[in-house]
Amino acid sequence: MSAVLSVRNLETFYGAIMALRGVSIDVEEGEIVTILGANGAGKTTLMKTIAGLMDPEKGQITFMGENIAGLEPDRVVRKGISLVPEGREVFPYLTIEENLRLGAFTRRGDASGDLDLVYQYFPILKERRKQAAGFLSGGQQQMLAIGRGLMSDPKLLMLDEPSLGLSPLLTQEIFGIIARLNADEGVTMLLVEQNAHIALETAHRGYVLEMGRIVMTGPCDQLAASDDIQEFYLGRTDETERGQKRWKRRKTWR
Ligand SMILES: Nc1ncnc2c1ncn2[C@@H]1O[C@H](COP(=O)(O)OP(=O)(O)OP(=O)(O)O)[C@@H](O)[C@H]1O
Repeated sequence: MSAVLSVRNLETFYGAIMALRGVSIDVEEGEIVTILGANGAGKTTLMKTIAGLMDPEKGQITFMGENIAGLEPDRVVRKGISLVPEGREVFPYLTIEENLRLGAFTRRGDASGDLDLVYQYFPILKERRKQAAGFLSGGQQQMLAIGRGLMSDPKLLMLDEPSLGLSPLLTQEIFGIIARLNADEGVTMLLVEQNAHIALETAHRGYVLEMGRIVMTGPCDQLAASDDIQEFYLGRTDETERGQKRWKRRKTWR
């Protein structure tokens, strides 16, 4: 395996607010890597910085051996990184197929092979391809957003909170498709997800981001077995004097 993406000491600011405080992560070819973290930890900022939507103040982003830090977003897409943003933004007045074709704007040749692949994984999109995207349910819009992300034939697909606002059943369905895209098509993914249960089940490795810093990393089975992860992210509630334990453990977290 080789590192497709290598982020080193990344610092990103919103004005005076330092959202990323020296973040380093790697994504190897064929992996699903997840970033866990509470609200405001900096997960979206990390993805936006990698995608070129925000400029880092410091640090390197190496993708397929090339430094891409600070490149314009369309250049980043052309290099092979596709971001499926939080909130599944689709163009409601365009048809499903038009939405999908927009995802292929960076492709030179014919994108029909990619369209077939998307329809193979999301048959409901094929069935409804002539309808306006605004009529799709929330789960179907998320499928469309992922499908559009695949249309540029990315070497790295970044997914920001795919389960947001979806029922547990739909979340299971979408994560099942994410896992199959990885296992069968070899799509490498960076996954930000608040639902730590499903993220740790689906991904191979993970990082825990807290207040702009990586505080923990490892294979997902190890992370899932850790007391800290169980308590903070998997909602284990069998602790007595929880508040105090939490505070003590925090002191030894790093
Ligand atoms: N537009 C903005 N202007 C100022 N500060 C911002 C802005 N967006 C995010 N921040 C701050 O940057 C930090 C990281 O935010 P970010 O959205 O990356 O976190 P997150 O981990 O993705 O959280 P969430 O799960 O809520 O999306 C937070 O402290 C947040 O308040």
